[in-house]
Amino acid sequence: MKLYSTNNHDLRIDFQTAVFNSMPQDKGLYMPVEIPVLDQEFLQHLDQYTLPEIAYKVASALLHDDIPENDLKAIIEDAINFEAPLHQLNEQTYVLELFHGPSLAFKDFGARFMSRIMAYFLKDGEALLDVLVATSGDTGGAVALGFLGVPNTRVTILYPKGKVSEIQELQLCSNGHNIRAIEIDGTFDDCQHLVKQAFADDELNAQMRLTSANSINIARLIPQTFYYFNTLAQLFRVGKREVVFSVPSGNFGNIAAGLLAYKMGLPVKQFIASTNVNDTVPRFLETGIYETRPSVQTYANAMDVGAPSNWVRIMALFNEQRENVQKMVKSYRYSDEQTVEAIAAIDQQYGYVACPHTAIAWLGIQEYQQNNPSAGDTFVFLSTAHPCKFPDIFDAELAAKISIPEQVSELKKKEKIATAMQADFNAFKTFLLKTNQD
Ligand SMILES: Cc1ncc(COP(=O)(O)O)c(C=O)c1O
Ligand SMILES: N[C@@H](CCOP(=O)(O)O)C(=O)O
Repeated sequence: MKLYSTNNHDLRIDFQTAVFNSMPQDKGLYMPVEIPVLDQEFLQHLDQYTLPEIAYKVASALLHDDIPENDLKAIIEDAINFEAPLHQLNEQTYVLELFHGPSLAFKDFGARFMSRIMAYFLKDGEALLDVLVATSGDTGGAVALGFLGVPNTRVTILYPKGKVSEIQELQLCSNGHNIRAIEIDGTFDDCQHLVKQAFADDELNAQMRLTSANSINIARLIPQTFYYFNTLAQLFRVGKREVVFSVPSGNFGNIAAGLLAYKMGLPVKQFIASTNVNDTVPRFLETGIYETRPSVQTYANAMDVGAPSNWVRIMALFNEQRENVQKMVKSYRYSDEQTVEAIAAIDQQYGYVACPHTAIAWLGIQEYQQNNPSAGDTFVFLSTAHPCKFPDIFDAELAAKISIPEQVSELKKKEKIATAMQADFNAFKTFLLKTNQD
């Protein structure tokens, strides 16, 4: 696969280079020069394939020139070794549970695939790979588990102090070995900005081999297409075909993957980008003015993003035309109050406990249905994290209904280890250089 930069359409680099560079020097994002459309026979008969089979078919359409067939199959089988089940709530509505991986969030798809791709490309004797990650809650935990013990790698996770849940924090801060965490006195956007500054810094790049495990890295996006195709496979088996997805969105990596899948032939009717009050994208789609704002803290903390990284990719997929995006993507925003009401409503109507991010995706479906009544549609909202990761959001009655997975009980016995830091690039750079010499 050849990739260009969203800031330089003439650039051509290969997949391995894009994975290790993560971001072009011109500060755009890498995108495939050609997006392959999967064959109709496969797309019409998705129901005949398992998740790993679908994942291989999709990945190989993109990466057949970069990774031999058997190696790619092995990477996928090792990385995607958990389910992405659909849970039916009523005749037309399903929740897609993406939290059955080790970190209990959808990030496991991207992080596990990416860590294995990097390990595959790393050669013996190469310089240590320094993986930088900014997290608003879930990416960090998934990346930590994805890279834990991977030889020749060191992961540095930046997270905003006091703005992630206790379980998310322990997932980031209790790993040791090749994983370390920095607690930034600031917001997620500060963390993301520090990481992007590091990639643009000549001195750091001269002394360290830096890469990103955030969704700016194209290797994070590809595996997130798999579950969209797999959802269609599950729905085809029960005779459903007109599908609307609602995606709880923050950095817009998840929905960017869905839209990449759409360009590859995913038979889907509509996407909904559901956000919290960090509403840069819904405002843009309404007004045409793209204005980032400092992120605001909400109950759906992993979506507290004021400057969504992947929006440029979505614009690139639709030839930079807002009108084209608007046809395929509706976008709505919700307050904390609406989120809490939605969690209660989902429980009352269906006996299902949703995390705040998931509840926002459900709200997007309700609004879309009101605006676009249509009898034949099937609605799928993505559940991006296990509700147990956000215990402070639920009242005692709801909390009692959440089953706590084994790994969470184990996590609570562990100790938090993190370096405290101001949101200051010089402090971050000094830390990286100093610890590089230790
Ligand atoms: C639980 C959860 N839901 C939704 C999101 C938003 O996803 P994206 O940043 O890909 O839009 C995140 C963070 O990425 C998350 O952790
Ligand atoms: N919501 C994310 C923020 C980082 O997003 P990424 O998908 O761009 O890595 C999180 O949970 O950390």
